[in-house]
Amino acid sequence: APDLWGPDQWHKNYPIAKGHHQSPIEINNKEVHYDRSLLPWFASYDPGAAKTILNNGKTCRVVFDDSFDRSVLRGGPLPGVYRLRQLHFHWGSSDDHGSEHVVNGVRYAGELHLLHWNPKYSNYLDAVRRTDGIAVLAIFLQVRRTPKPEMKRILEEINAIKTKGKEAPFPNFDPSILFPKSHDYWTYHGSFTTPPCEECITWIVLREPIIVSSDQMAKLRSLSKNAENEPELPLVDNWRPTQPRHYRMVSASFL
Ligand SMILES: COc1ccc(C[C@H]2SC(=S)NC2=O)c(OC)c1
Ligand SMILES: [Zn+2]
Repeated sequence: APDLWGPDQWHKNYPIAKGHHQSPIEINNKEVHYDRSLLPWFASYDPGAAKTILNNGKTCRVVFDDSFDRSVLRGGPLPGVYRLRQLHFHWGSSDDHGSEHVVNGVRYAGELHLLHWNPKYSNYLDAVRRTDGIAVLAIFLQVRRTPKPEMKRILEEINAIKTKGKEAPFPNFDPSILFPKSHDYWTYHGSFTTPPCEECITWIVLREPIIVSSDQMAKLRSLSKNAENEPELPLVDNWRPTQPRHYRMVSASFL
């Protein structure tokens, strides 16, 4: 049956969905340009900024206090500091797919997005209307038998936010504990991967995935997109297919 609200229909309400700077994209080694002028990126996150974890029917999201430069991302391709506002995940209906970006044809089981906004703009909603308004640090989730213990904290909360609209306190959490060893990254200019698909994002996609277990991915898939008193609809496959790269350069911070 035609999905009336699927990614191919978004352009009807959000014409920019057919723009030339859309995300996600395929990242292929042959088309990537090594840029030795790219700086390392740094995250300085305050664990006290973490507030709540929420199921919004589309993903599992952790929100942070972004009322001042409390948890920031800087360096890399960024002109200044960007404030951490929230993190969320994308995943599939099985371990062989679920990421939004695809690297040399490889789909990962999932993708973590840490979303930051440029405080040179008065607020987040102003920033989403600017090409340099948002920075997203994207980290792939790869399934192996030896999962990273740091993912446990988030996944333990899943039982408390099973259905759409459920929210639970999520204090004292520093997302940088999830980061892989290597800070190598690709960067390009793109968009939100869901409506309104604004082309406001400087993407920083890490080359090294974080390791999760199949059970941990199953935990994410145990979330429901329906509200508590509605028929159960599993929250899976909340990823957008890759979009045309057009004339965009994807730069690499590594050779
Ligand atoms: C206009 O405000 C928006 C729009 C869409 C999303 C979610 C998208 S954007 C992304 S990157 N990955 C996603 O799933 C927002 O998330 C903060 C905020
Ligand atoms: Zn996302």
